[in-house]
Amino acid sequence: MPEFLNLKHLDAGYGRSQVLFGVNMTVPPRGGVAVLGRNGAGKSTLMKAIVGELPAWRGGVQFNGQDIDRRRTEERVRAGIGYVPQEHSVFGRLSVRDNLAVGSLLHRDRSAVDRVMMMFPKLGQRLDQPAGTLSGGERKMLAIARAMLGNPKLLLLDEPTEGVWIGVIEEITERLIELAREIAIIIVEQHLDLAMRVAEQAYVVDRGRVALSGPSQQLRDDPRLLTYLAP
Ligand SMILES: Nc1ncnc2c1ncn2[C@@H]1O[C@H](COP(=O)(O)OP(=O)(O)OP(=O)(O)O)[C@@H](O)[C@H]1O
Repeated sequence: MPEFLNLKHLDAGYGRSQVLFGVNMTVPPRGGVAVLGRNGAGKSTLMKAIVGELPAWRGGVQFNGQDIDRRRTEERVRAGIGYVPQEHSVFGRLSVRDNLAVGSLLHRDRSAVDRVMMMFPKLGQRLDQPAGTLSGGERKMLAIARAMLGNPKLLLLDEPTEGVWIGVIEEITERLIELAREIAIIIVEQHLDLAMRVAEQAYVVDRGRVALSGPSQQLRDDPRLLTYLAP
């Protein structure tokens, strides 16, 4: 499959502290790509660099045939990149309905609201509930639903099952597997099995560098994998 997102020798960090070192990554137009690595390895930083919350210090970000590394986050979102951050991904005081309305106003696509309701019917039963009172799993569903309202062609998910009850993890995983048949997904995930179900390709990040990459099934059997994931 052709390259859809292409990171070339990407360096990024905070202030003077460099976190990502020469990251190369390619993502096809459909399917899942997992980003694995221990705490603090740089996975969230990588997501922020792709969506433009953090400027690249050096290197390039190409998306859908265009150089986007100098573009602002809003422009990258408009170009088709959806982002579900690890934290603070919904407005706690606003109802589920209003959280979704913010998304649909931004993107002016009402049919997309119906589509995300079909994706997560549980949200439809809680439209008037403040998002801050949802369970961890429901909040994650809402965050994914909001990102989907922009009709992204590439969805970045930073630990979509963190703190979520096992039964709901399964529901979210099923939806992500379905989604990955249509669009590209990059998933940062601590649950290895889940990541491997959603993603055919995986990248293992260690101290800001890509330490291993390849087909998920192959990486799963690689004895080096556990050394990079061990705390
Ligand atoms: N806003 C920030 N300012 C300064 N340093 C930061 C900031 N955010 C993250 N870092 C540092 O960057 C490094 C990588 O953090 P990052 O959040 O990307 O790791 P991660 O792999 O996503 O970890 P986790 O699995 O714990 O979420 C860490 O050393 C972290 O302390």
